[in-house]
Amino acid sequence: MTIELDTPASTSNRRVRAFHPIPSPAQLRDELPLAPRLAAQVEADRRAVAGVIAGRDQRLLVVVGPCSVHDPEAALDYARRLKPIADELADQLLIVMRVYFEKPRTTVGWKGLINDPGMDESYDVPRGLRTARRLLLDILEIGLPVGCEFLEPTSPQYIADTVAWGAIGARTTESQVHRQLASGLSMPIGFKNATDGNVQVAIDGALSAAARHVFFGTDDEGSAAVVETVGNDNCHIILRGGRGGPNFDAASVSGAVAALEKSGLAPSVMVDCSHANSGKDHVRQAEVAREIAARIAAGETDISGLMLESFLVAGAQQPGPGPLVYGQSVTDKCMDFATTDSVLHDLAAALR
Ligand SMILES: O=C[C@H](O)[C@H](O)COP(=O)(O)O
Ligand SMILES: C=C(OP(=O)(O)O)C(=O)O
Repeated sequence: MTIELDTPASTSNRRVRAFHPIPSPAQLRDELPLAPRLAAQVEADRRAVAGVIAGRDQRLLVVVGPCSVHDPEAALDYARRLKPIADELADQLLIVMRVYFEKPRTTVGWKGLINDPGMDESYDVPRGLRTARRLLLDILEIGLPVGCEFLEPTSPQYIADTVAWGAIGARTTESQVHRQLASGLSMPIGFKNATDGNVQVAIDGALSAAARHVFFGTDDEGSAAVVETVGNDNCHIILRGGRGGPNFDAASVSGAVAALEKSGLAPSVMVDCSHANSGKDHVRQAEVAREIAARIAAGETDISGLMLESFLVAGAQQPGPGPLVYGQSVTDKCMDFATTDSVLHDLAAALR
């Protein structure tokens, strides 16, 4: 039951309008269980991702998919098209589908399908959580590993059992809350460099996440709890460019590798071809990916992963409840599927 607050005599909650109940993580997982067969698949995919990050597996990890999911049908359609390519190129590329439900905003804006699944400011979070979890299970059934950004400290408990790879974004990479969260997450985690281009904060994030932490959180039943973690030693950094410009050039990548080695971390660098590395221009994004393919073909070995923002239709449109173009991003501009297919083939050829 929603608790509406109207307690002018109290000094607390003066700026809180209401508390809306949501199911507990355990309730949602019971309602939409992860079958043992799919759990084994998730574990195997996590091990494979960890192998690339640790350098035991020479393939390129490629996290590819929409900037954000707003229409589960279109996301499933995308997954069905991506799966045969992932199988075909599996000797060179470890393809993880980007399935992002939580969007960090520079100021304000649509915060993703979990927060507002109707894109109409109705904020039906229980529906958002159910829709997200259902979609993740459906994508696992297709046979693809999934990758998510974790933005809220509580939301991962509802979906993380299905996730093979996770990200902490540029706006939260320096946040202790997110580093603590990563220290307890069960999958490898990539930390983005900050929006100003600072890479050290991502390295610090990976170092912090590798340690044991004790912090405030919630348990599986949704009750407040002190959480104690063991630390996550499968973390890496993601170069996404910054306000000063791109940072996917060979000098920036080798500088990041050297800084990781100095910190005692695996020299594992993923390059995000989107965001400040392409000026959020989807046409440029494909060029960035192809430039990196050419460098790999020429013998550069410092890059262990790539991130691509891609959907069925090129570009982006405004989010909202109204009629939308099917398969087009409602956040950052994405490459279309044909371009994605061709970029993935170029990357695999470069690895060969
Ligand atoms: O990846 C998505 C966006 O770049 C990120 O959420 C920030 O978006 P905004 O600057 O439009 O708020
Ligand atoms: C928000 C994202 O990126 P960044 O944190 O690099 O801005 C993203 O990858 O969706």
